[in-house]
Amino acid sequence: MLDCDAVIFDLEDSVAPEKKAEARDNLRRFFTETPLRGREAIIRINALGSEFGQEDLELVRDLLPDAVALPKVEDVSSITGLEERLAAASPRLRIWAMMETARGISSAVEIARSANNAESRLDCFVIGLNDLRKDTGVPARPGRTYLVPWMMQVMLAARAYGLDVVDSVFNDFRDSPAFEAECEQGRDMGFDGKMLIHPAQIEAANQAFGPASEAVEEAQAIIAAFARTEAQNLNVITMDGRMVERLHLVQAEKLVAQANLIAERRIRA
Ligand SMILES: CC(C)(COP(=O)(O)OP(=O)(O)OC[C@H]1O[C@@H](n2cnc3c(N)ncnc32)[C@H](O)[C@@H]1OP(=O)(O)O)[C@@H](O)C(=O)NCCC(=O)NCCSC(=O)C[C@H](O)C(=O)O
Ligand SMILES: [Mg+2]
Repeated sequence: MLDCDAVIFDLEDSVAPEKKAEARDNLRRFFTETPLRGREAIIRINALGSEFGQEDLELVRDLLPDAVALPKVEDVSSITGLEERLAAASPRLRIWAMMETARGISSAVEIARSANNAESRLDCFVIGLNDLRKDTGVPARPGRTYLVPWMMQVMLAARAYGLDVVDSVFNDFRDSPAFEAECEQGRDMGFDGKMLIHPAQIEAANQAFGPASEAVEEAQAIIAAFARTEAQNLNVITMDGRMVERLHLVQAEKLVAQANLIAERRIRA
């Protein structure tokens, strides 16, 4: 099985209109026959207002993936509208919002804030640069110079309200050096991961976004240092000549938890 953390099953833009019904049938069969072994399953549906939205939603209600990805989210009402239609579904079913239009990105803070509501299913933002470039006319260029400010706007909104945030796909899947550079950039911008379109992209993405073994070792050392009796009532300690605060302990615990999750998934292959 592919070494990825999640699998997004697309019913939207990668499926031609005349193939939508067949795609739903394939998905129904896949969900009954194929265990994903620790990978999250996400179904990307068509817009609820489109001619395909209702049937996609029925499929989601039947298959109960980990999350439903809603494309081209532009305002809070599209999230709350989806939540209303999922009211009877298990609360474990989450929503991933694709942020990929000028209006959506302009409203990122408001949309993210809706996750504050205890009933909210919103969990994650995913950037969609293909649609954003189409919507704004900003061309694809190495470095994504003029797109970065909008991406950071989405990043900050996500972090302000505790959402995960995933970087956009990279289309030129044979250009490994450019893909690696974009993964590094996405990681340095604070993204949690990257949406991929081809198996050839998995390893480089894991390399960039997965916890490096040295970082995990350092995190474990921080956890061990704060666990010592003499550190129990300290907010700041010294480690190898460096100041380490309790906020670093929180980061270290998160990193180790992430590494454990990936290791468990790999054991299940
Ligand atoms: C990008 C592709 C069109 C390339 O197709 P192709 O050249 O035919 O791929 P390969 O023949 O090299 O495939 C090699 C093997 O890998 C498997 N494969 C290919 N893609 C995937 C995939 N996404 N997930 C799992 N496995 C995949 C093939 O079956 C081959 O396997 P095998 O036969 O065993 O060798 C094509 O890869 C593709 O269609 N990718 C998915 C595109 C997609 O997901 N689009 C939707 C997301 S894009 C998006 O969200 C944009 C966003 O909305 C935005 O606005 O930016
Ligand atoms: Mg898109």
